[in-house]
Amino acid sequence: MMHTLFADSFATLGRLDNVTLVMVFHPQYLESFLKTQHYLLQMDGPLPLHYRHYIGIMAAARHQCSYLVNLHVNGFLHVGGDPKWLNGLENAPQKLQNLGELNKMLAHRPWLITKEHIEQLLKTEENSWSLAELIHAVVLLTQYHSLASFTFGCGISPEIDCEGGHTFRPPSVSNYCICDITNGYHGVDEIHASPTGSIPSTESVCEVEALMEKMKQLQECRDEEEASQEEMATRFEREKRESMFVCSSEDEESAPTRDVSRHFEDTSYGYKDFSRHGMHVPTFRVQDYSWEDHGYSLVNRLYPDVGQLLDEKFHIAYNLTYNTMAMHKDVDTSMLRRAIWNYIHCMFGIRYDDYDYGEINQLLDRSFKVYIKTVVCTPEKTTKRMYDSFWRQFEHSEKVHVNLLLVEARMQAELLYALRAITRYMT
Ligand SMILES: CC(C)C[C@H](N)C(=O)O
Repeated sequence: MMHTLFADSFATLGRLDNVTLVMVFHPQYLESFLKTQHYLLQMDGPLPLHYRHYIGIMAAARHQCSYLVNLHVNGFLHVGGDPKWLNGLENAPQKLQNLGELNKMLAHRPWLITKEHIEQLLKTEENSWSLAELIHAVVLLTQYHSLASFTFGCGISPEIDCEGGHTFRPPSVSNYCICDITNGYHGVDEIHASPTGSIPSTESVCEVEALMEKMKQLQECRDEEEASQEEMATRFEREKRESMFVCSSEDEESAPTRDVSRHFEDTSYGYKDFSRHGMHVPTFRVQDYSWEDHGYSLVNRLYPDVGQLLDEKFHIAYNLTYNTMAMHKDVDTSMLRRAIWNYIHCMFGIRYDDYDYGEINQLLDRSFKVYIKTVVCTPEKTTKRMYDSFWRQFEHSEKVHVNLLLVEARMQAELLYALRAITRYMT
């Protein structure tokens, strides 16, 4: 399986990129990921090819993800895109510029997207988007925001032909090779100790066993007491509020400004601003609008097959398990994986009525929450220290597995908000 995956990936991209090399820990997921990516970028679809890469660049630039920006700068030039557009969004056609606002909101505050935003894109006299084009764009934007999370979350380093990668750079792309050190994995900004880094190592030895014990306890008392509806709602609101204040000490430093974003976006608009001011995230109830019942069919109607592909990818990520916990075998980890998924949705204000959010606090400790929140909301701030601080006994592949959950939960959350706004516009 691995062999054909590598071969397919190589045939599509002309290379084996570092994302593929990391994802192959989980071949089943990788296959679905590559299929979706191929469909979105190469197959027949509403948007022209160079637009697709350009939208990928716009999305990745929101998180200053030079790794992905570079990849799609190459892709963009390869399909004949105009190099001038790469000097900044203001050099691209008005139609793409109009997408800038949605890009920002989706990346940082998707709950603010309303049907008026959708209307503005669809109803402008000139340069208007068709519904099908808009869906294509929204899927690309969310896919690349999430992939930026994966890139930083796993500490993926620049490709061999980019700065910070290895030796050579083809002259044709050197002007646009705006790759700098893509993330905090190079040791430079690792000097600042975070409070979570000070847990004595003796504690981490039984970390896994302690976690498994908690899972068992929760499983047992689940059957016993059932909390009231109000109590369940309160637990959700509490977790949502608390998630806003989860941040690492490293958060306080301002991130160095990087070339990539200068070209594309004002960096002032980020998740950070809202969390600082403790802005209220409204609650989005999954019974009212869910991927399965609403989002999926809307996407499929306007951009056939893509709903299907995304649905498959979500399912694989959500259900993937090897029944292991570090060195332990035959463990049912569904409770833990569900807590991770729901925690991410909780940060986006998305609530499942039947879920007891009290479980999250039992299962996810602080350093893990810091990591999750950083990777999902401000991926560019992820550091190796954060990566090392959580789940110390777990395998590297399990941390990549965690990233698959983060990536897909984030993508689905963004999609839910965008698609709900589109549905509201249409009805
Ligand atoms: C993310 C991890 C808790 C996944 C676990 N190793 C499993 O196979 O289910």
